[in-house]
Amino acid sequence: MGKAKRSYTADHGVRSLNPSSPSPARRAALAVDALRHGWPLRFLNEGGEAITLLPVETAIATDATSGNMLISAARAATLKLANQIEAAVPHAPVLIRGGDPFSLSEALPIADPALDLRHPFKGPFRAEALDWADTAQAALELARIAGILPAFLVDPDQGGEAQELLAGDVEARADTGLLKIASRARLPVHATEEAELVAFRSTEDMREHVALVIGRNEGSGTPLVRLHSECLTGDVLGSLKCDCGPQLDAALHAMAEEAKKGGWGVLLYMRQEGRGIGLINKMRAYSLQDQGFDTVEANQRLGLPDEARDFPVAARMLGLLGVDTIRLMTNNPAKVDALENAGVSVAERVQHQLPDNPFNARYLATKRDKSGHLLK
Ligand SMILES: Nc1nc2c(ncn2[C@@H]2O[C@H](COP(=O)(O)OP(=O)(O)OP(=O)(O)O)[C@@H](O)[C@H]2O)c(=O)[nH]1
Ligand SMILES: [Zn+2]
Repeated sequence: MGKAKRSYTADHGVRSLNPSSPSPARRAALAVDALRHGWPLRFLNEGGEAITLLPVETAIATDATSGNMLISAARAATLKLANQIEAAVPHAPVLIRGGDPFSLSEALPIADPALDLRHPFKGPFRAEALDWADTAQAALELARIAGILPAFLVDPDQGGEAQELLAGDVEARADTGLLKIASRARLPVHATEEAELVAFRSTEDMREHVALVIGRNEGSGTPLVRLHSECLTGDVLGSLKCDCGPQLDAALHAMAEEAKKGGWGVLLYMRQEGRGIGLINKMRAYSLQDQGFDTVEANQRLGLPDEARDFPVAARMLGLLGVDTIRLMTNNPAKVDALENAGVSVAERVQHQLPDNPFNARYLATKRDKSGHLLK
């Protein structure tokens, strides 16, 4: 691998963050917003050096070009550019260079493995040493949070006005203490008339999570809890590719039964689509699954973690509802561990397995064989 030669234009020269710049949390929020809008990010590192990264998927500066692209190790591996050690962490960053500068239209098929069948011939490229790995890792994580492809043009020409931040700002997003109950109202549902919807809001996160509380918490014991992650395809459209819809329905009915017996239940509906990679990246994963990859491989091929959910937020929601001990409906021991690590006591794991169908059998088998789900 050759050493990257970075040239700094006047715009990318040595400088430090403006002292009147917003707080780290605010810079991180503005960065996510910038990625959604297709604006570049300008990372300032401790040495005061700047690196500008333009998101390949959303960029609005259509004339932008760059000699270098930042992609995931997994993507680099499929382009035969990363060695096995790098590809062992599929969402680690890799810097690549082509013969000519990349335009955005050339960069997109390099970024998106779901386009490989339509764009089979790419390259040649070579990987270069990356001496700003923390910055690169932060950029890929922000892309994941923004729900876009983890790929950037590096120090592009004509990339447009950039949003400034530091690599460490990403960690400032982890503060779940800002989540509050915003509103609550009675919500009779199919499963039971005895339900209340509680909506949560955080100034740190645009996603509005909700909890459906079934029955009454009047010292009526440890609640039955289901942590359900949003699945638009399964929950709303009745997709057969996963088990989310039937699991949601069965959980609500189990809680309704519990309430009839004097107990109660809480359904946490977390707006963390696709286990935290977002709807559009999940659709890309589905497209890769149609090419033969399983659910874990598909996420990894996209350069995204196969589990990117934020469980401390769920713990915080339970805390705001006054719940510290639960009986958790899940087949996923990692979910139990994640909630325990976030301070929730899981008194019991309640099996939550629904019948499979020809379309989701492989998905469920992969959960069992690769993700450690306790499925029969
Ligand atoms: N990335 C990705 N996400 C998926 C896929 N299929 C379903 N999902 C998402 O997975 C989430 C549902 O996971 P859960 O039902 O909470 O499942 P779990 O944690 O694996 O285990 P259980 O609690 O046992 O159901 C939802 O956010 C879905 O959108 C897929 O193939 N790829
Ligand atoms: Zn689903």
